[in-house]
Amino acid sequence: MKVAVLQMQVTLGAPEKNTAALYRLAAQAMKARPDVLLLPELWRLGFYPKPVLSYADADGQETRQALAAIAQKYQVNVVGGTVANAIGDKVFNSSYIFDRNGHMLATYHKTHLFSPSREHEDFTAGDNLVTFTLDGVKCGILVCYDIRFPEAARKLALEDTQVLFLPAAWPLKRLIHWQTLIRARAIENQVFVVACNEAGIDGSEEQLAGHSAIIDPWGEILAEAGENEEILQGNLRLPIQAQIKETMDIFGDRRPELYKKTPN
Ligand SMILES: NC(=O)CCC(=O)C(=O)O
Repeated sequence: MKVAVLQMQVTLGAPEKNTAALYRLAAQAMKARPDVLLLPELWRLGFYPKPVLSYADADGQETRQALAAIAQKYQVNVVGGTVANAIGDKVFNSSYIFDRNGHMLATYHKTHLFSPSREHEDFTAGDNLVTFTLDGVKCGILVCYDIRFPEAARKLALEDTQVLFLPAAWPLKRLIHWQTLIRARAIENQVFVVACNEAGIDGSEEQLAGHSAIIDPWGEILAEAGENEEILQGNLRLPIQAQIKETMDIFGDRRPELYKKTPN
């Protein structure tokens, strides 16, 4: 599975400009004929203009149209980052996933909202983790802050996912956390992690970290971006996952009975 990670420099509150940038980057990325395009978190708006409800895409309609058009035009699977998605008076931080024919396969609403930035006051959290299948490969998705919750990644791994996609808008000041957590989640769950961050300064005065990365289930970094806008390409050699699981049977050696709440 060849993946292309679109590490975009996003402009805060400028959906037309950001959508034009997406089309430009997708066209450029497709020259390497990837099987999957991955976009960052809130690529249409940045993280995020307020009041977010007035900027949000109603039912994600415009976003879904753009993503479906790209999937169809290039016959490529699209893991569409996330969008501020207005459903009634609620806003979800939602990811849409499309297959090569432009059919929507799944929707994921970010489940852990970033309380240090008060994201939970402006967005509504999703209540479900989601898996989907791209070209016969079972995949999972988490969004940015979700990666700090190992239980979420573990649940997806226990459902036999091979690839964990992670759109993000992660700041440079916590780069060390980003690099450590995405690598740890790959190693402990023996999955490929494909992580797409934003780059540059999006207008909210926050310097994004970039450093999108593609990591294999042994923790090897197959590709890592710098701090600026960039397209990162990588080839996931999926059969190595089974070899690694055979070498070190983490899932066979688990002791789930120990991980429950201890009775008083
Ligand atoms: N967009 C986010 O969820 C930010 C997460 C973050 O910065 C972190 O340190 O976690």
